[in-house]
Amino acid sequence: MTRSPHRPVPIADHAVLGDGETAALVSLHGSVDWLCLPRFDSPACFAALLGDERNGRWLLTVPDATSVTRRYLGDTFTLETTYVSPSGRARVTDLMPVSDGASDLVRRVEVDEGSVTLEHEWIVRFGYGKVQPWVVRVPDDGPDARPAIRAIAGAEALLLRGDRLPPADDHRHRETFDLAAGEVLELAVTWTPSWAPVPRRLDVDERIAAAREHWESWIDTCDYEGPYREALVRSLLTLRLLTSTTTGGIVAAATTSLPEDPGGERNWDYRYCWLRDAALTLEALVESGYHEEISAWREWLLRAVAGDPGDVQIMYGVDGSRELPERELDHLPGYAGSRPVRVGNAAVDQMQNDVLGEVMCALDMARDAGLAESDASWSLQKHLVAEQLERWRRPDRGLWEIRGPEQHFVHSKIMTWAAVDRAVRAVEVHGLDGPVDRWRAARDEIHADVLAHGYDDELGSFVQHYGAHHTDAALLQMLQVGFLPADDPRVVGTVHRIRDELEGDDGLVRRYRTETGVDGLSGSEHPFLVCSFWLADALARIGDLDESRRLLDRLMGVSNDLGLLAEEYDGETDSLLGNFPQAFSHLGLVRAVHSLARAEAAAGRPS
Ligand SMILES: OC[C@H]1O[C@H](O[C@H]2O[C@H](CO)[C@@H](O)[C@H](O)[C@H]2O)[C@H](O)[C@@H](O)[C@@H]1O
Repeated sequence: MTRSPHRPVPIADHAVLGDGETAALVSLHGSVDWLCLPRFDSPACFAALLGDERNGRWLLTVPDATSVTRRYLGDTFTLETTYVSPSGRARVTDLMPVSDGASDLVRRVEVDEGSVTLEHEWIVRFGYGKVQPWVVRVPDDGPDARPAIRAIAGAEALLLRGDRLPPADDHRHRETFDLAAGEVLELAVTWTPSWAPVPRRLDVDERIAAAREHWESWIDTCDYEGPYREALVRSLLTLRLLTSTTTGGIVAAATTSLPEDPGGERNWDYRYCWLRDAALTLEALVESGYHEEISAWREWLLRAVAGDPGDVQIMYGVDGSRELPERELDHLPGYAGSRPVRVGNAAVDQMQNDVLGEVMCALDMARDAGLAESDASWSLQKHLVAEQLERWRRPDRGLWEIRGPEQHFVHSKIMTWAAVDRAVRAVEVHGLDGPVDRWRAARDEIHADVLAHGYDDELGSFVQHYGAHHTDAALLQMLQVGFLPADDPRVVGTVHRIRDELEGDDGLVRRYRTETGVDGLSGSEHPFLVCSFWLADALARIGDLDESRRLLDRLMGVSNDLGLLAEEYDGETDSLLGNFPQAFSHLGLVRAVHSLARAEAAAGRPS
């Protein structure tokens, strides 16, 4: 099926809902355009985001609205959208109830003034928008025995219940009708395996109250008081939303194939657990007062990487599964025509030598926060360090997962240094056992190697890879891991060089210069938000507090009206790009806010 790309809804116009196992994207005009059930990495049953309504969506809107505003109710993911039309005003409340083993999405319309015209359309297409299900009216349970609509295909079924159900119309269900002040319409969909019995009905009020209790009691643990608190809280909530309650796995984002370069090929599937992204997420959580999360993730990690340390992957499925073969979905035209649409991720087989550094730093932070090592967890870390010492001299694909030839990435070597440094620290500070003399010697050797081959005197900066004459924003992480003191001229020079080389007119930072061809991909990309947050973090650490604050102020203006961030931002069109919402961007925000607050407090500046 070849289709010309339609004008897509801006990525930033979407809100996210979540139940602790998966997430839905709802557009400003009330269309559920993306929903994978029952897990983040399951196939989507509404995939209009990467195509159009023919790929499935659930629309509930006021078509003649003259104004649409929305907010989350308090610190939750319960979305309230208010529509004002010439004839009245209505509120739509959307939420995914906290998972109790089932997967539901609930919508309620309340008319506050006059009457409104509502458009309701339910188009289910299983298998990422491809499979048209068999749709039938079935008798529901309960005393009033109202009917429900059941869409069924292969292994999956979706049930729509409600006060009023739309009639079938050309392989969709839709109707337009009026609702008057005081009237309420409640709708719910529930996913089940197709062989399972018809699921229980939901009490919508109870579910809204339970969601509020769930999210607000979780955010109560946040102990940060200071500048940018509201943005930090929404970022923490988003990181929690991207974490599976059942498995402890943390996904990099809720979507696949939202483009970094609209119309281009840089479209990837992020609905998996990268050890790197997850470890950095945990650091952000621990820094904000969350300690239990790291214990659940450590258990996930132990299960996922169990086996031969040589077989450790850089990413896994939500449940720790290893097979994530990358394939292209030819039936989807892609967001704004950005093809291919990919599911699975070939980066799973790459060697990326930075990953253990991120994992060891997060586990080190957890130990400092009081999480005791079990025999299994420390023994695993020792084996992983031993494996890393076998491979650190080899070139790799680096944290940006390049698809061009492997390189000796300086960031990967620095993170290897950090991995060994944290192992030494575990012995010296926490009294754990290990070959500490060997580790100390290896740590010194890696440090010397990086200084000898990774620093360019002429540039006054560390470089992207051995032999390169350009830099890379990933190097900013050297301040977070303490590779050199923050006031070392080589560090300060690198921060300034990255700013000069990678900052655009929009004041935000790219990962690296794509024109070097290092990534082996065509096209270009836009500022990468985590890199911009890393620069704000680094500026705070080297004492440029005003510049750090200016950059953070700028970055706060980039999030959407609900405080959500995608992976990248295009200043020319003022649009968020890439997968959404993305953990990397949100964890970058949390860490940068903490860094600046710490630096300002140390400098005796009032917040
Ligand atoms: O840019 C090419 C690569 O882009 C993706 O990787 C990026 O996202 C990952 C998840 O957030 C992150 O860990 C990585 O550092 C980023 O570069 C994509 O997943 C890769 O397959 C692709 O090669």
